[in-house]
Amino acid sequence: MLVTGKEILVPAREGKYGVPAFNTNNMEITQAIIHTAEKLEAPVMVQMSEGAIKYGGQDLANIVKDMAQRAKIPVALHLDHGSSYESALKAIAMGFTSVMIDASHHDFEENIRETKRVVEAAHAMGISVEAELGRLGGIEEHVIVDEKDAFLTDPEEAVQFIEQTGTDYLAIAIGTSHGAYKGKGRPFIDHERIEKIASMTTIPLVAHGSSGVPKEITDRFRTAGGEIGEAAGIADEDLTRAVQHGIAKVNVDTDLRLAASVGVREAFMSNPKEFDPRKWMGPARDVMSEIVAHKLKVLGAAGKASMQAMK
Ligand SMILES: O=C(CO)COP(=O)(O)O
Ligand SMILES: O=C[C@H](O)COP(=O)(O)O
Ligand SMILES: [Zn+2]
Ligand SMILES: [Zn+2]
Repeated sequence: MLVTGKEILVPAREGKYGVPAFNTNNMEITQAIIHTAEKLEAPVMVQMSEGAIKYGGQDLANIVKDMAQRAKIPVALHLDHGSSYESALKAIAMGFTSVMIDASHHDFEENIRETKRVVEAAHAMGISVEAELGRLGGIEEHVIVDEKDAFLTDPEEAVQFIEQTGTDYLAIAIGTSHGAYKGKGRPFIDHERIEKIASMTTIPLVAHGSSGVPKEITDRFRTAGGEIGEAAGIADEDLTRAVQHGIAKVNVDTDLRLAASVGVREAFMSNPKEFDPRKWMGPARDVMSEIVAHKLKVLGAAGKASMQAMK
């Protein structure tokens, strides 16, 4: 069933488990996410970036919505890193049930103003909102943050921000970063910061940049002819600990990108004569499904769908 983000994330924060939010860009990615979550009886979030909207538009949004409506688990369709009020409203008009307004690159007051506008409009239509406070290292689609300029979320500011904006969940900067090369020269996750922020707030907290970049996948990528440098991601233990302390939404894109590329590369390597798209998109979907299953188990979302549906 298609539900709002709040319906999925509030029980997750209360129940101390995490729900992964996977980025999608096509049918096979969406199937890997939703069908695997169904198999494991887990709630799940499917998110589209503004880039995904540019790429797949209403066609892709409809694929997600239709698959979600027919699924026996709660699924939310979420806008990832919405860059403006207009972008958030456009996503709502397209049928999204959850939107992110990422005004974290503005100063504190401007972030509050922009977030509040989106919250008021979205809530009037029954749609949930994610906002972001603090800055992640690495590359975001709309802003390149130098590692030294990245700053972690201040707990007191988080409390003020939540009170003043009414956001439903909040992305906090806790040491993770987007992409396949995470956490150079410092510990990945500031667990004490998560605990502090969680102890002062009640809404679900969101971790961006949470791909694991598993060695097994990067090894397979290289063996199949891919080139990748010293890639690193967030350890499973860090995620398990983070969700016990208040992180309820865990964003994952890079792992599915790597998995899809491994599936395609291996398929072409083992059969260079192949040109039936199903013979290389299918394997990509299979490798992505393994990643989705792993994350659902690590975060404790597996088996939680029925409890959510009863609420
Ligand atoms: O945060 C993300 C999307 O918003 C994705 O993070 P990764 O690059 O770690 O997959
Ligand atoms: O955080 C960003 C996501 O990984 C989406 O990336 P994208 O803008 O290339 O679709
Ligand atoms: Zn951001
Ligand atoms: Zn992100």
